[in-house]
Amino acid sequence: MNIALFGYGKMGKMIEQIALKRNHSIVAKIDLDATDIDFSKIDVAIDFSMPNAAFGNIKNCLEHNVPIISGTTGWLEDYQKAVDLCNENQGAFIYASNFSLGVNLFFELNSYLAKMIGSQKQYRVSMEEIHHTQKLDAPSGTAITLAEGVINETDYTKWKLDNAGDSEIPITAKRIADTPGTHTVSYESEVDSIEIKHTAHNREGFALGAVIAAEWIVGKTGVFTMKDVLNLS
Ligand SMILES: NC(=O)C1=CN([C@@H]2O[C@H](COP(=O)(O)OP(=O)(O)OC[C@H]3O[C@@H](n4cnc5c(N)ncnc54)[C@H](OP(=O)(O)O)[C@@H]3O)[C@@H](O)[C@H]2O)C=CC1
Ligand SMILES: O=C(O)C1=N[C@H](C(=O)O)C[C@H](O)C1
Repeated sequence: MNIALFGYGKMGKMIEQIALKRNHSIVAKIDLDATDIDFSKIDVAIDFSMPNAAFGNIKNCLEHNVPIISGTTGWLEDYQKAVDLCNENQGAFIYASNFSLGVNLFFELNSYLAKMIGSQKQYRVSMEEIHHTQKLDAPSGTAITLAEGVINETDYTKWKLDNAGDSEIPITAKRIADTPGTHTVSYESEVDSIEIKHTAHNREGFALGAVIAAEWIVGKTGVFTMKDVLNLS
């Protein structure tokens, strides 16, 4: 497969290594708002760029009939526009806040736990995410997906960074050098605590998931999620 990388930073470089090992070719590495891209050579694009660049990259690919996988976080105010563009152009698009298999299993576990605890009002939920110091957005996209998972199963209505009201899920974002991504969901009652935690040891899981999603989407039409790719529930 001929892959174009939108964003050639920490993730773009890791995706390149994994894609080459899986016998794909990298036909473009795009780090800025490029205007001279030859879309005719690209089978699929993978965007791990920046919050202010992701939507433009997705739009550009969809308008040139190139399927696009985006892992960039912090741009979701434009997500619905991307969905509409994909449908108008009969294109193919996946956004995931986290492409690793482990985190996608963790999302399922989080929803299951929230569903069980939903009726047990003695527990208060909170979340913590820890990432490296270069991260631009907070809370992480993964923490937002986890919070949405809890909101879907309980009476919580919103998430909030730090201090939250009664119906809000408090998320603490910490930045510590060289931390690829750690997420903890905690439930506290007067008598006990329940915690689930996912720790990424490096970026390989994210990158492999993105390449698997790219392999999966070629030839398909529509807006998909990692649940579709991994055949989860
Ligand atoms: N969904 C997931 O599984 C994961 C998501 N992420 C997310 O992916 C994104 C990238 O992460 P990471 O690789 O660590 O970040 P980096 O900062 O290392 O890389 C981002 C790259 O994007 C480039 N860039 C800037 N503007 C544009 C543009 N208009 N078009 C294309 N590229 C551009 C930057 O170039 P320059 O430096 O020259 O500005 C840089 O090389 C983040 O939003 C992060 O949260 C990260 C890991 C996993
Ligand atoms: O910026 C990162 O590094 C990561 N970003 C994603 C997020 O915001 O959830 C995924 C992963 O945790 C690494």
